[in-house]
Amino acid sequence: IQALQISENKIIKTKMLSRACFRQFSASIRRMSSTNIVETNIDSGTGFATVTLSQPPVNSLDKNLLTAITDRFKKLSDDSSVTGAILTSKFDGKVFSAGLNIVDMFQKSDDHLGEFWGMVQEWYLTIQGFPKPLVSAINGHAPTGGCAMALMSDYRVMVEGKTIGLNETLLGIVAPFFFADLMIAAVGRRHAEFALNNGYLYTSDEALKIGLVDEVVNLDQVVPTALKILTKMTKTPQPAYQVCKNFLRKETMDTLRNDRAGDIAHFVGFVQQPNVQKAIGGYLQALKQRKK
Ligand SMILES: CCCC/C=C/CC(=O)SCCNC(=O)CCNC(=O)[C@H](O)C(C)(C)COP(=O)(O)OP(=O)(O)OC[C@H]1O[C@@H](n2cnc3c(N)ncnc32)[C@H](O)[C@@H]1OP(=O)(O)O
Repeated sequence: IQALQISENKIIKTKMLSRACFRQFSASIRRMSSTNIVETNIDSGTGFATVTLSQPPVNSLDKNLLTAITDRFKKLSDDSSVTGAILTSKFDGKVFSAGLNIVDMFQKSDDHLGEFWGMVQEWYLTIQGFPKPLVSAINGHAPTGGCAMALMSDYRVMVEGKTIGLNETLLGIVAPFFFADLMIAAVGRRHAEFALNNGYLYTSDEALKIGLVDEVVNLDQVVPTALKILTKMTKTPQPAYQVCKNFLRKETMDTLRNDRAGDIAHFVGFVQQPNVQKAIGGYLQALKQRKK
């Protein structure tokens, strides 16, 4: 009887232990209720959130993805258990983000364009205003809006052999002032003028040389390197980090905040010009043809 009692106690203890272990394990990585186009995992040990853009095929920023990213970053800002974040893409080795969805700018009504641009503004204001350290793990190409999104983070780790840049002029469109200011802040006015006027798309190594990205590494090192730097960055005490980041970024954000309607009107007026529509249509066609 005694032996039976001992083994029964052992079984109960083992069950309790394994339940505790399971609780501990599942608590260390928390999956936020994510949309499937923006997956988010939070490590409860470090408080680091990994936000993975997962909209096939190339994370082009349409209304759905813009809204999902914006909502996610607003939640992460408000979540006091989150200390910092990494932004990356599910399509590693291929594309970080193909930038704004071109289809949303082609043959659309003024209302559609206005709503789309309002979402672009909100996405920019939210990520650029994210109060905690944010590191981009750029694991694929990052043209146009993809580059802008990476520039909104506080540190950029990029995979070797891909491209990045604000190359809008090559499409016959012009990056908004708040994208241009992101580039100026990272690489200085001279490089930014050259990059934007000529729609220059930098290789990873070229981007490193001008300071557009901070590190270039092998694909399998992109996220670990980003995590390493995030660990260092989160050592800066809060609210010092957020106060400093905010005052350095405030001017351009305020310019936009103070005239969002004017900025939307400017975008709609520009994009609806027949020659701009023709250029966007031609570019879309060329993108499709590339495959053939
Ligand atoms: C005042 C006006 C301000 C406007 C500001 C605009 C800022 C922007 O962000 S404009 C966005 C411009 N984006 C680009 O120029 C990027 C275009 N895409 C690419 O260069 C490539 O797709 C890539 C290098 C990112 C990836 O190449 P990959 O070979 O892997 O994929 P693809 O076969 O080219 O593309 C797959 C699929 O996706 C479609 N697509 C690609 N990019 C976009 C996009 N930005 N918007 C909408 N759709 C896009 C592409 O056409 C293919 O579609 P199909 O499979 O249907 O052929």
